[in-house]
Parts: sequence; structure tokens; C-alpha cells
Amino acid sequence: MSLTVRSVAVFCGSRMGEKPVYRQTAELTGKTLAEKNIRLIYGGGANGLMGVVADAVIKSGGAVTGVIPEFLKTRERMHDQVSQLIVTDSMHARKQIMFAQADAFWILPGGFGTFDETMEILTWKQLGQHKKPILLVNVDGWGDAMVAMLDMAVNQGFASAEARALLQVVPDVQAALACSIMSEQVDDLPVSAL
Ligand SMILES: Nc1ncnc2c1ncn2[C@@H]1O[C@H](COP(=O)(O)O)[C@@H](O)[C@H]1O
Repeated sequence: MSLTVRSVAVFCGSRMGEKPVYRQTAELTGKTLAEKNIRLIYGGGANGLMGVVADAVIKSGGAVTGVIPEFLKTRERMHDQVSQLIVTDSMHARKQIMFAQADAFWILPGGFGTFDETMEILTWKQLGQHKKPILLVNVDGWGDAMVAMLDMAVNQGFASAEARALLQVVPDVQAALACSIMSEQVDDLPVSAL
């Protein structure tokens, strides 16, 4: 992996959620990515927090790649202002492209789709398919239940502590940015130094 994070895939809700802080964090995420010249990779919709992140990147002059399956173009209101839009023929193709194009993954508040994306990218890492940083931005305790579930799997002997450490929980966007860069540098160390 190179020393520069060039792109971040953001997984988050296709709805706004209940708390104003979710929207504020989505806006800050987009602004931060644009200011750091980091391309946003995301699900390509204009709805919910996903749309808020994309709009904030665009407003701040950044680059956005949206990846949306054909069958979701209407339901998730395909964004028509992104720098690059990739329309896939399946959810699997969407996930694969998002995975391939991202240097790191940030998880913001969301629903079932966000849970699925998080678990898939974490389990791919557990299986040694990648070493990219995964940061769960625990906005106002939104991620507590998911973190508890992961910890329970370790406590009950279904996952290793090493696997649990493949996902980092951070309090805010600035910490996600810092950890993405730090993790990358650790990945760049020769194996003997780890
Ligand atoms: N099963 C799924 N795999 C991957 N992505 C999914 C799945 N179901 C929904 N999604 C997408 O995730 C985002 C966020 O969904 P929320 O349910 O609002 O968290 C959205 O783009 C879904 O298409």
C-alpha cells in the first residue's frame, strides 16, 4: 500500500437517522475528504447520509465515485452530480468495485445495509483478503451495539482478539483520518518489524 490515502469508501445509511449529529458528521466527513484531496467512494445514491456525504464532498470541490446497481437507481435516487458514476448489474459487483477502489473504509451510522457492508469488509480482512484500515466512527454511541456483538464473539470463543482488532472504533472523523494514515504506515513496515 502506498503512503498516501487516495480514496476512502464510506459506508452509511440511505436514510438520515434520528439524530442531527448523524447529518453533521456526514457533512464533516465529506468536507474533510475533499480538503485532504481524498476521493470518496460510495454507493452512488442521493438519499440519506450517503447523499449528504457526497454533496459535502462536491460542495468542497472534491472527487466522488458513486457505484450503484441498476436496480437501485430509482430507489436510492442515483446522484447525478458525482465526478464518476459506475452502474453495476448486481450488489456483488458494486461491493467488489467499492472494495477495489478504496484505500480505507469508514463506517458512519446506518441501517442493515451498512451492517452488511461492515461485516463483509471485516470478514474479508479476517480471511486475509486485504489489509486496508476499517474505521467505525462511533457517532454518539451509534456503533455501541455492533461493537458489543463483535466483543461477544471474541468472549464466547467464536473469534480471535486479533480478528477483533482489525476494526478500529474511533470517536470522530478526525480520528478516522489519523488512523487511516497511521494504519497505512504500519502496513508499509517490513513484516519483520511488525
Ligand atoms: N445486503 C447488502 N449488501 C450490501 N449493501 C447493501 C445491502 N443491503 C443494502 N445495502 C446498501 O447499503 C447502503 C446503506 O443501506 P442502509 O440499510 O440504509 O444502511 C445502501 O446503499 C444499500 O443499497
